[in-house]
Amino acid sequence: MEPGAAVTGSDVSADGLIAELLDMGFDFDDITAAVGAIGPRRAEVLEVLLGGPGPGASAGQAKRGGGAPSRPASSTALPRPAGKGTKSSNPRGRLRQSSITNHISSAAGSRNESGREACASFPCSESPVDHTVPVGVHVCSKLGSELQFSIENTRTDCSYKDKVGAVLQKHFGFSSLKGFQMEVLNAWFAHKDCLVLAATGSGKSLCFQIPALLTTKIVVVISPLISLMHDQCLKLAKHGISACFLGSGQPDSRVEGKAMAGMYKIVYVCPETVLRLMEPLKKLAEKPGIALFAIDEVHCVSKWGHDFRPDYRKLSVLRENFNSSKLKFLKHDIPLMALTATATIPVRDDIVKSLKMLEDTTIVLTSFFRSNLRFSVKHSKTSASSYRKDFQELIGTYNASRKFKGKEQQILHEIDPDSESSSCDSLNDSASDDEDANIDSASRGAKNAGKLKTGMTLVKENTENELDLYPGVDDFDVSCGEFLEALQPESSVFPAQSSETSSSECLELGPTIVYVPTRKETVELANFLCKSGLRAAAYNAKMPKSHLRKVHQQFHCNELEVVVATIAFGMGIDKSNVRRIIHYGFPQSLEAYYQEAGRAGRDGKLSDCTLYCNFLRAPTLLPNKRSEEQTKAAYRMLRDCFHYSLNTSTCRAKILVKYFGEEFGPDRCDMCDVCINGPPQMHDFKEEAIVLMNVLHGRSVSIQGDETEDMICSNVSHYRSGRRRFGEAPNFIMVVSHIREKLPRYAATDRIWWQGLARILEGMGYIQEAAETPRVSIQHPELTEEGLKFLNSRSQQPLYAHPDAAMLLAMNDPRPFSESSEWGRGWADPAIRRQRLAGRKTGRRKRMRRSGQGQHPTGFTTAKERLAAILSKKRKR
Ligand SMILES: Nc1ncnc2c1ncn2[C@@H]1O[C@H](COP(=O)(O)OP(=O)(O)OP(=O)(O)O)[C@@H](O)[C@H]1O
Ligand SMILES: [Mg+2]
Repeated sequence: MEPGAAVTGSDVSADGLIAELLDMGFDFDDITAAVGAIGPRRAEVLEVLLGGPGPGASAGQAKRGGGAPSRPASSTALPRPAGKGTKSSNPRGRLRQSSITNHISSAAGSRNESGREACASFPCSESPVDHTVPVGVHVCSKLGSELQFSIENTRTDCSYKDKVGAVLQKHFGFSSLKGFQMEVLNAWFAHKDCLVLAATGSGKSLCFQIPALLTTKIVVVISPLISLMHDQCLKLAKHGISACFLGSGQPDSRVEGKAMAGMYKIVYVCPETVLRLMEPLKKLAEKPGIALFAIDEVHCVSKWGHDFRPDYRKLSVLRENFNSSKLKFLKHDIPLMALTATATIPVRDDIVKSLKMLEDTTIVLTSFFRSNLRFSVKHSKTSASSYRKDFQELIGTYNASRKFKGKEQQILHEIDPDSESSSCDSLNDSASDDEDANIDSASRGAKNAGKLKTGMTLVKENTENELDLYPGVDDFDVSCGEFLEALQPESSVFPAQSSETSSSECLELGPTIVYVPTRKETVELANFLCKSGLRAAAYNAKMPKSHLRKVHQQFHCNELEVVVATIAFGMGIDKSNVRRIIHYGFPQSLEAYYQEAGRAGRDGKLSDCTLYCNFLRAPTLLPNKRSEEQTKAAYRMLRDCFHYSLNTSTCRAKILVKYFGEEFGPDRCDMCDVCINGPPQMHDFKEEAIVLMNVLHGRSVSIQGDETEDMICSNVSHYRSGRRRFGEAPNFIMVVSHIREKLPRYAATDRIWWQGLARILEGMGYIQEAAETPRVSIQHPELTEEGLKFLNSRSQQPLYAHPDAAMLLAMNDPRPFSESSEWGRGWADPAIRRQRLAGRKTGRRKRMRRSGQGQHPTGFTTAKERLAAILSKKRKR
């Protein structure tokens, strides 16, 4: 059979058939025995190899009886087809379990040891169960913000339940489906489109994997990353389910033809490939049929989401083309199943609309609350100078565990002479060059990064203050998945926990992921941790693939204690025992934060999610390429993150789940830092609020509330309530300076504190941002109608509120920005500031005069003169 030819199911030559079946992973001896007994009839041979009846059965048994060669440890016995229960296990249909090295080498176009090109596909383990169940189930809810969900599960079809239970037990080893998984399956049985919103790690994949095992039809899964598809295919192979992925990462050109001929139960594709394969998919829909289209990580559809992929939007073609009015052979529209863990209400609406999902789409919404995640936020400069303080505890924990085990600390990454050099190798080099574990400046970090062995590209790109984008679909072969955990469990650096230490209060030892915003920081922090004795590695998109692969592999095998990564270390990480997720610096959105934090504790055990960030500096890092609309959305998302970090009074879990539109039942998690520490004492902010709002309104007041129009600052005198053109609104810095200047009692107050008050008033709806594109912190405040009403009411009521985290910092340390010098402290006083600024100007002029630099090289002294000269030159031209 020619490579690339589609498999049609007709008879083929014996050699071709043997080659094809070998590629599918069947044992050579079993194949030759079956082909010898039956002849080169593909369908029958396949049936025999898959455990069906026929002459091949005896052939296979005979062969085995004759002493089949022993199989590698990674081989997986084929499960028996349903309903064909025999006591002995299937003797013939052994799979060659794909090893990760096969897949990696195949990705690189290399050959495996047997000389055949490794095939990134995963053969089917059983004949599908033909099952068509009449269904009258209605698990429905309205779309959009009035989301409702009927938990009434009316299905009483025992055989259906039994079949699901049998498949679940047989392939996955689980005793029962989770409630939401059952709801999703019910919707699928009812031929309905379904939007599944369930927490990270809750088991969404099973919702589309089970249907593949209940029918003879194929499940097509659309996924955003090849590494994610790859990871899932490996897991399915492990569970004895045939799957493959298609697209640019697929090294074997024949797989696509086989997939379109229905040879794999589950076919993973990226959106681009779906668009290209519309015609073959229509044929597949006719025979053997498509059970459903699952669109995983469906938040990528929405522009309002945190990880927008334009090609996802084009997936509306699925609903437009695969319906019973377009394809006459269909009895029902092929159901769409869209799944995500992070979709706010606007994102959900956008998904349903963009994908043109049906009116009666079922929405299955589970709680986003993860009861085993302990959230906390800590103030930090998040620079190299604070590493020692912030990571002291983490370093102590890992080092203590090793001491306890009597192991010596070791340098971590052995250099593989054959592989591309990696940053970790170099990190170790740096570590041995310099025994001092302290890194206290960015320049030092850059210097260490400069020692990396990996050549200029890596050095330059990894030391830039650049953000990583979410990985593109071509991000192939870096993910290994949990599959590897099973391969090398003995290599774990984490001591086994005794049952006494695994109480809900005690955090077990397990791997940590530290997310940092920039590539440069991945290298710097990993370097620091390595030097402090931890098994740590850096991970960012610009590092060599071989290094990234190694990090994935070591992480999944529990050889690494800490991975310091950008967002590139992302979707598809389904590792059960991650105990800590640390964000060192602000994430780009709360959606991203929750998804990243959700990689902790997937085994249900207590895990920590800690955000270190600078309360005094609003986050500013935005992705490079963005439209105006995206800039606005990016600032809004950063602002939500900033407010989350500054919150001192509401349970963190509550804020997070509320962000996704969920009303949090218990009101508090009793685990996060806010629940544990309790809120700070409330303050009556009325006096300061009136001062601030009066200035915004264009008048100043004394503390008692008497208006003194003569105190009006000329800069803000024109300012009246109501929306106005950007530029007319006063700058917040100006407003605070004005207050400090005019009211001596506020002369030494900090702007950070006033910004906190502005956030409180904004939250109450009394002030708002006047600029078209609101930044993270309010910059051009203006009064709202509500604010004006409050101001005019001259109410005697106090205005109590909890100070936020930045205000508390400013109150506890009255000079958070001005360092410790007297000189710095003096800047808070407007009189001293004016004096100093005046001194600066005259000093500069004097110096220029003395050195004869009074004139610009062009001969003009002022910028205005220079500009006039340039304009006249242009005019002459
Ligand atoms: N019914 C079940 N009983 C027990 N464990 C389950 C069940 N369903 C799924 N799981 C397990 O839950 C884990 C997470 O599953 P999965 O990867 O599907 O999560 P997910 O919801 O897709 O997460 P993410 O949003 O991060 O992609 C897997 O290890 C899976 O084996
Ligand atoms: Mg998933």
